[in-house]
Amino acid sequence: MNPNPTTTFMPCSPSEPQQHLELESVREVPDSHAWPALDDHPTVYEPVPVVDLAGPDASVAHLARVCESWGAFQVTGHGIRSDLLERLESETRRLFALPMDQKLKAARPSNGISGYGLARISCFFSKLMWSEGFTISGSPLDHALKLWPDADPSRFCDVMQDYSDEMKQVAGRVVRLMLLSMGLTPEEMKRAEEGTRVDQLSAVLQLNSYPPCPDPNRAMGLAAHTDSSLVTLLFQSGTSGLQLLRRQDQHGPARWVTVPPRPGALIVLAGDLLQILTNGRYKSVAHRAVVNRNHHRVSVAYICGPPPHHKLSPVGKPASPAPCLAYRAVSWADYLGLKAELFDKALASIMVAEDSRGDEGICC
Ligand SMILES: C=C1C[C@]23C[C@@]1(O)CC[C@H]2[C@@]12CCC[C@@](C)(C(=O)O1)[C@H]2[C@@H]3C(=O)O
Ligand SMILES: O=C(O)CCC(=O)C(=O)O
Ligand SMILES: [Fe+2]
Repeated sequence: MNPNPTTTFMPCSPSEPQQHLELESVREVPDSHAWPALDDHPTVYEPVPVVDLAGPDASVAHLARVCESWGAFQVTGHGIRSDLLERLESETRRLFALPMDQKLKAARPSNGISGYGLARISCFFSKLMWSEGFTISGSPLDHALKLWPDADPSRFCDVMQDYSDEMKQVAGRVVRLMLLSMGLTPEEMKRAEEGTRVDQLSAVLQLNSYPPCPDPNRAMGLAAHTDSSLVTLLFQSGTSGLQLLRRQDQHGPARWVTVPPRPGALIVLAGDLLQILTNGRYKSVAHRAVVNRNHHRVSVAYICGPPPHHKLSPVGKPASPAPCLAYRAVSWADYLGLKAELFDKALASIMVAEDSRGDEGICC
C-alpha cells in the first residue's frame, strides 16, 4: 500500500498548525481538501466474506482462507446487542455535532494519543481529509467533562465503556480463532497466546465522522493505511464508505472493494501486529474511507493489541520459503513510534533481511 502517489507524501511534522474546517457548512471542496486522484486502483464489486461467530462459518479452515486472501471479514453472531450499537452511533453523532470550539476544548495534544483532531495520518499528506476523529484511550470521563461541562457525563461514558468491554470479548475470540486457524504446534500456540489472551488485550476507541461532501470524487475521507493493531473491529453506520485494498492475485490486479453496510455486523481488519505475530502469513489489510454527497457517515474502530510494552515475536512458518522469522520482536508502543515516523514503511523497517536471518539466533 502506498499513499496516493499524486498526493505528495511528507514526513510528519507535529508542529504544523492543524486546519479545522466546519466541513458541514462548506459548499465547495477547497483546494486544501481536493485530492488529485482517488482512482489509483479500480473500485470493483466483490462479496466481502462473512464469518458467523455463532455458526459453522467460524470454522478454522474457513477463517484461514479468509485471513490469507482478504485480511478482513464481516462478523455476525458476535452477541453485541443492537441497542448498544444504536446508542454507540447516537453518542458518536452527538459528539461530532458539537460546535467546533467545544470539540477543540477536548483537542488531542500534539504529542498525545487521545482527544479530538484531524486524522493522525494527515501529516503524511499534502491534502487534508474530509473527516474528523476522536480517540479514546483509557477512561472517557475527562473527555466527556471537557465536551459537555454542564451535563451528566455518564450518558457518553457508559456507552463507550460498555462498548469497549464487549468489544474486548469479541476481539479475544477472534484473535484466538485466528491463531487456532494457523495450525500451530502446542508450544507455538502457547507463545502466540502470550500477550494476546482476552484478559491481556489493550485497545483504543477511534470515533470517525465523515460529513456529506459536495464533490465526493475529489475528497478523501481517510487515506489508505493499515492499522498498527493485532485486529481492528469496526462498526460503520448504515452508509457505505469503507474500502479494502485487495492485492493483485489470480482474480486480477490490485483493486478497491467496498464493504457494504450489513445491519448488526462488525468488520474485522487484520493489523500490522497480526502480520508480525503470524510471521507474515496473515497480512494487514490496507483500507480507506471514501465520502458521499448526501449522508453523514460515522464509524467506530476498536483498535486492539497486546499490552503496550509486551514484546511480540513471530510464530509459525514464515510466509516466504526461508525457514526463519520474518520480523524482529517489537512492542506495540515501539511499533507506534515507528509508524508515526515511517507510516507505511514501518513494517519493512523491522523485517529481518534475508542475508542476516542466520545471525543472532533469529533463524528458527
Ligand atoms: C493506538 C493507536 C492506533 C492509531 C494511532 C493510535 O495512537 C491512536 C489512533 C489510531 C489511528 C486511528 C485511525 C487510523 C490510524 C492509522 C491513525 O492514524 O490513528 C490509527 C493508528 C494505528 O493503528 O496505527
Ligand atoms: O471509517 C472507516 O470506515 C475506516 C476507519 C479506519 O480505518 C480507522 O479508524 O482506522
Ligand atoms: Fe483503519
